[in-house]
Amino acid sequence: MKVRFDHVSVALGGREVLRDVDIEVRPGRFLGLVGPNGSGKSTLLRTLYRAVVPSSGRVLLDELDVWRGNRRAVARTVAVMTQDTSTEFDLTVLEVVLLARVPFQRGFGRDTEADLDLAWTALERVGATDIADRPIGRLSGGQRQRVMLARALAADTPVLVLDEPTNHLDIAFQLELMRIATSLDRTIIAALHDLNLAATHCDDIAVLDSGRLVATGTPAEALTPRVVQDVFQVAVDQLTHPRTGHPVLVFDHPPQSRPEPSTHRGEIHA
Ligand SMILES: Nc1ncnc2c1ncn2[C@@H]1O[C@H](COP(=O)(O)OP(=O)(O)OP(=O)(O)O)[C@@H](O)[C@H]1O
Repeated sequence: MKVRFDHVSVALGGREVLRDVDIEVRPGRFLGLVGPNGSGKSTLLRTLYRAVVPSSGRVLLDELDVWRGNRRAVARTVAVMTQDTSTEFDLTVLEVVLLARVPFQRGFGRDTEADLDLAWTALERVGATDIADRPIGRLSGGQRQRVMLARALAADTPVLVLDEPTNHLDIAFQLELMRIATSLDRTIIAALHDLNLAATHCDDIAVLDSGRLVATGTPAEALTPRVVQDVFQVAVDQLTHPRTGHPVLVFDHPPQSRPEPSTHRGEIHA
């Protein structure tokens, strides 16, 4: 399914936080949305899952206008992984994952065998079957993130939204999450802070800066040292990965604020 942000602007608290953002994500592609804190990544994602209404422009899922179609149709099309589990504090992990099936049930429908299959398959995929009976409020941050991924997978929708999905995750599961994401035959949009993780796993990148789209394209086209330097205000060197040959970005303080190198390198003082 194609996702289109068609000249989207958003005003919040009387301030324009997104201005004329125009992005098309082709079916089955994995788009990484990057940009500094406060640049508008989460807000753009929220326009897609009907949490923030654009002040102008449209958000389209193929031909379905997200803000003109009904809420249920959107919920059946877009699954979201966010950090927010505050409303489900007392539910067990399995119950939280099964919430993904609600938009597909009639009235106060019960979970079907198919719903349970999807939930268990998703828990298995993220390595969380052993915690299925635990209350979500008593998990570590990383365990909770796995459950939120499982919930998004159990929705089995053609479009997946991941808002900072690797927060709290150890490096092994960060890579595993990206491997799961790239193996799915779905259109995926993820807000990511780790530029190298985004560059090695995403098909396309969109760079936001102060609510404006400033670069798009393949990782090599969008994440040039020049763009990263301008947008994030850091010094950047581009190296070549010794094994894969992929470009790797290495960051440093901007030249004017770079600290003096330590003269005690390698020493540990007890
Ligand atoms: N409910 C709100 N009311 C007013 N302003 C808001 C609201 N939510 C977000 N903003 C502002 O909108 C801007 C974009 O915020 P957003 O959360 O989309 O950025 P982000 O790129 O996801 O940031 P981060 O990387 O820090 O998560 C910020 O300036 C933020 O302060």
